[in-house]
Amino acid sequence: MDLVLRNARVVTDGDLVDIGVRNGRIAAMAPNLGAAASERDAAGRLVFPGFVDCHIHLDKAYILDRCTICEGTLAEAVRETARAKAAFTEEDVYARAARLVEQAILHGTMLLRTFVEVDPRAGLRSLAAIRRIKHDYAFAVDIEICAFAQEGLTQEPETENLLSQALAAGADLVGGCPYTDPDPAEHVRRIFDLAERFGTPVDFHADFDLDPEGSALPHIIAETERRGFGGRVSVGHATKLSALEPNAVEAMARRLAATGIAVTVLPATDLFLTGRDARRLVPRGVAPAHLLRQFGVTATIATNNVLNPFTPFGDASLIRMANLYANVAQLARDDEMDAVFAMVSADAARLMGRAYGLRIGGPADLALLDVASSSAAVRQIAAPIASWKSGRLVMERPAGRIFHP
Ligand SMILES: O=c1cc[nH]c(=O)[nH]1
Repeated sequence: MDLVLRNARVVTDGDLVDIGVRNGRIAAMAPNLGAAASERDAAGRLVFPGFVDCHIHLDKAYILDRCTICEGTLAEAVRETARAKAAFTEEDVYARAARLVEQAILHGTMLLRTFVEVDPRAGLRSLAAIRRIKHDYAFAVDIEICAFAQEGLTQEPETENLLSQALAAGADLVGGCPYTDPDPAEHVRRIFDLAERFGTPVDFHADFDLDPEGSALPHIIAETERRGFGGRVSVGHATKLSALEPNAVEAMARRLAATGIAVTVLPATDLFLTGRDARRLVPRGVAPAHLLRQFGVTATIATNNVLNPFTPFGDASLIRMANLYANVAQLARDDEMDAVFAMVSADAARLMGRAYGLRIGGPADLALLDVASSSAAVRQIAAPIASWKSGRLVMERPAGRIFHP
């Protein structure tokens, strides 16, 4: 064996096993494996295949110092970012994205989907930078690129042309944003047209407000059904779901599950940008992912934005996002924490159509958390302490130390 990770806990309350790695793949999972070239004692800690961030904007991270936040609204965030974006260069995007990808790696993320804005202000510059990032960081993280129409489409025909160039140049999927388009239904149709033409999945930013009326989801559901796209469609934010009566949430959850549409909640952004008109009893504006999951929806939690007008916080830590969600959703039981852990790992991989799990013959993508269970990880924001991609150590975080007198 090239590597043996000893005394790993791969299932909460399960027996400890040694994980043997050969040629980048898991070769054995059993107690008391023989000696290997490299060894590490997990000492009963949780080992899993790494976090999955299925919704993160690398291209516009770390631009707080270029923007002014007065309102803290979605409209202001789109406006301020559009202004800053016009001055983005490829090198600037590369440097900021690299900084954020390195944060994600340090937090145990091994697979991510990033939205890259493609429009007359950004041209294809951000895309070029993120394609280089995807290549340069493949040693540690698989990156999927979603060419994204943040500022609408029907009112700006050049965006459609740029999206199709981005898809021809190797973007992995296409993303729409019906609420910034004067014709949301037509926006949805055109994004699906591009996805059909290039044979890619679609991912929409949808329903970013707390008015229960006017949802884009019925359009997205109808197009998904008409084109047989089930299992290849996801929507992010969907904050309107947090404003629906429980029976309406259940009805929508059943429709989304039956159609094969996944939902990603972005707690940091959804909390920051919604409910701005409330002077007291401020609503949370976070869609109830755990309830959607109970009705069979693939429901996930992700980072979204870091240090920009959409989210002036952040560090790409998915376990911190999971904890934030569990806290805001008022969850308490171990099974609820386990579900939340799945939303930043196995369920997010399912949203991306990727296989996930530790199995003999599978890739040796392994992350070691400083706890013995996924529920404890969510409760305590457990720090990832090391990770291996294809059996190669890519990250290690030393434990903090206290020096007693
Ligand atoms: O439209 C949106 C909403 C949240 N975050 C984004 O990046 N874009």
